[in-house]
Amino acid sequence: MTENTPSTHTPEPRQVPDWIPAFPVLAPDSADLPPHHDHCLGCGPANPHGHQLRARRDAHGVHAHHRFDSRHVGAPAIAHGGAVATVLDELFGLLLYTVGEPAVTRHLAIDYLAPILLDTPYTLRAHIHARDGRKLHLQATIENDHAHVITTATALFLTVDVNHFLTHNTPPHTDNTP
Ligand SMILES: CCCCCCCC(=O)SCCNC(=O)CCNC(=O)[C@H](O)C(C)(C)COP(=O)(O)OP(=O)(O)OC[C@H]1O[C@@H](n2cnc3c(N)ncnc32)[C@H](O)[C@@H]1OP(=O)(O)O
Repeated sequence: MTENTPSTHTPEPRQVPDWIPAFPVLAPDSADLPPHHDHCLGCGPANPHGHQLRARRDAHGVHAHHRFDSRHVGAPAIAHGGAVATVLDELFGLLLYTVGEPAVTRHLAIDYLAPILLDTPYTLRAHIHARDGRKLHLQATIENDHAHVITTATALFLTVDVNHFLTHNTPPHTDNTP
């Protein structure tokens, strides 16, 4: 078939990926939150390149304890700002378990107040600042072990229905070979 020959192939109807039904579950208080799916860059336990973030629901929103490691190095001994952004975006994504509706990042803003060091424990917290229809205004912090806030983040997430994932995505890529 040449490039200009119309395809006679009828695409299979899009199936709802297995991971979608798990997502809108409203997590109970104090619950450890499940990963979005096994290979999610932020929280998937089966992604060797990922952050494997684990978060728990609390009275204000969610929190997590996390260490960046040598995979996330930017300047020597310091976590790359993009890696920090990934983890904060993920924490917001896990905060959605307190909303019970899927949503996606439309805007993410981060203030890096001090370097985040590798192999050092940090506490991350996120909460919903306000909701206006589909617009979720979210806030997060990263604290060091002296409870000093060294990073702050705000995000706008917009709720979407399942068609967002069917329209824009095939099921999650699970081949982690470099
Ligand atoms: C399953 C979850 C996994 C979570 C993983 C972690 C989170 C992620 O990384 S998600 C992946 C990254 N994000 C994406 O891929 C999203 C890409 N963007 C999109 O698909 C679309 O822009 C989408 C769906 C977010 C919104 O599209 P659409 O519905 O057309 O929005 P749009 O009409 O432009 O805006 C909606 C409203 O938000 C407002 N708005 C948009 N941007 C902004 C902004 N930066 N500030 C303030 N308001 C804004 C608009 O003015 C509009 O307001 P109103 O309804 O009052 O008129």
